[in-house]
Amino acid sequence: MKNERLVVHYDNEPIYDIVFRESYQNLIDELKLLNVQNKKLCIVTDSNVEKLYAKELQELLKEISSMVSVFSFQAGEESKNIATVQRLYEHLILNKFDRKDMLLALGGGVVGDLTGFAAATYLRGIDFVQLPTTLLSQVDSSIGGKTGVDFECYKNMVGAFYQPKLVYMNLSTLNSLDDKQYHSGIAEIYKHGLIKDKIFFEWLIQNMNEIQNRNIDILKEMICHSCDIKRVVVENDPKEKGERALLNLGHTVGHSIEKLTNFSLLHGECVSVGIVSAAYISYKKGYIKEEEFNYIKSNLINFKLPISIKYPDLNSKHVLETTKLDKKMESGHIKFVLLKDIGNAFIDHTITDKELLEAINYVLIGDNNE
Ligand SMILES: NC(=O)c1ccc[n+]([C@@H]2O[C@H](COP(=O)([O-])OP(=O)(O)OC[C@H]3O[C@@H](n4cnc5c(N)ncnc54)[C@H](O)[C@@H]3O)[C@@H](O)[C@H]2O)c1
Ligand SMILES: O=C(O)C(=O)C[C@@H](O)[C@H](O)[C@H](O)COP(=O)(O)O
Ligand SMILES: [Zn+2]
Repeated sequence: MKNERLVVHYDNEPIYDIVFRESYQNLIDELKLLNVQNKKLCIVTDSNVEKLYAKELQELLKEISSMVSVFSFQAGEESKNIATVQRLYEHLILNKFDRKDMLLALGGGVVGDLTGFAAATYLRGIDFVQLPTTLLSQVDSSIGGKTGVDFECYKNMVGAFYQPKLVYMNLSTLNSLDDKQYHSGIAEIYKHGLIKDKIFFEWLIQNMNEIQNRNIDILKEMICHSCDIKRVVVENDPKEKGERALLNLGHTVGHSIEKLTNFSLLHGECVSVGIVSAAYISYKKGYIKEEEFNYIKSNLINFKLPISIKYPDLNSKHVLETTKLDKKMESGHIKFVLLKDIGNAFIDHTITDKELLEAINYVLIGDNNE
């Protein structure tokens, strides 16, 4: 691995480190650098990750704090809501957490987004660190400070930009991750290549077998490179005033599908279908060639990701309407990410309902459409 660490800067100031390791051995030293000794620490995690890693972490943290508690909630996107945040606030109040104390988000993107939001809002802000344990959270959600929860299944409707003090990933946690979750993470990596880095995109395809077999050296290279693509984008535009919206490739349609299927598909799977809809419009509008469109689709399939969806009662008009209730609207126009080329995305404000409907129809299988 070329780097064991990346540093995220805002306004040329280093804000937090992203550390890549294969155990939690160095975590205590990293936390000491943040002066957490004798602060109260709360490990926030979900029911699956708690069983796997919370005990080990809690034992380790006793070296620097005598007050380490665990707050755990039912695993799954269904828990990413304000009710779970409220229970976390209650836990913090009962355990007398003050503004100098710290939360540690141990888990996937659900844990990270929710913990970050609680940290941003509890006592108007306490420190938190990200300890991502899924591929998706390691390459994407732990970086950049987008925190939040869903509201009545509308994705990430309530949230804050709030930066962690540290992102520490123990890559060995991926050993317990199942293939479906692993492939979901690949979708965001694929997205990073598509929007910013054609060479990396080709590298992913060339190394597909090693990636599928989770060859550790390839995995490290892939994770580190993907984090670096996201790092550059969020440094340039921390609060999504411009370029950062490129990270939303595939999310316009993706988020609607996620909501309308009641979270029965994984986030990365919905992003994959959403990428196909965006690539379809890019092709139809003459930006990418048909061969490129097919290449994008066939490699999603090779990475075991869906390129279309069949779901009872899901129709394209409904997906379109839901899309307009997401956060992608600007003065009545949908902000849509398209591809000029593989590795070169741009933000378009001119997509018509007709074009979007056609793209949604393209990815919906079945006879639910009028
Ligand atoms: N903030 C951002 O920038 C950003 C970026 C991308 C996605 N997201 C959000 O992230 C969420 C998706 O994250 P996710 O894919 O990590 O889902 P997740 O957090 O639900 O984790 C997926 C599943 O894997 C389990 N798990 C976690 N780590 C494990 C491990 N090491 N071994 C075995 N099982 C493990 C979890 O318990 C869960 O059941 C969505 O809510 C999405 O909106 C946020
Ligand atoms: O970090 C970002 O910016 C992203 O858009 C990354 C996405 O992969 C992620 O799913 C994000 O949560 C979507 O943000 P939203 O603002 O569209 O909800
Ligand atoms: Zn995403």
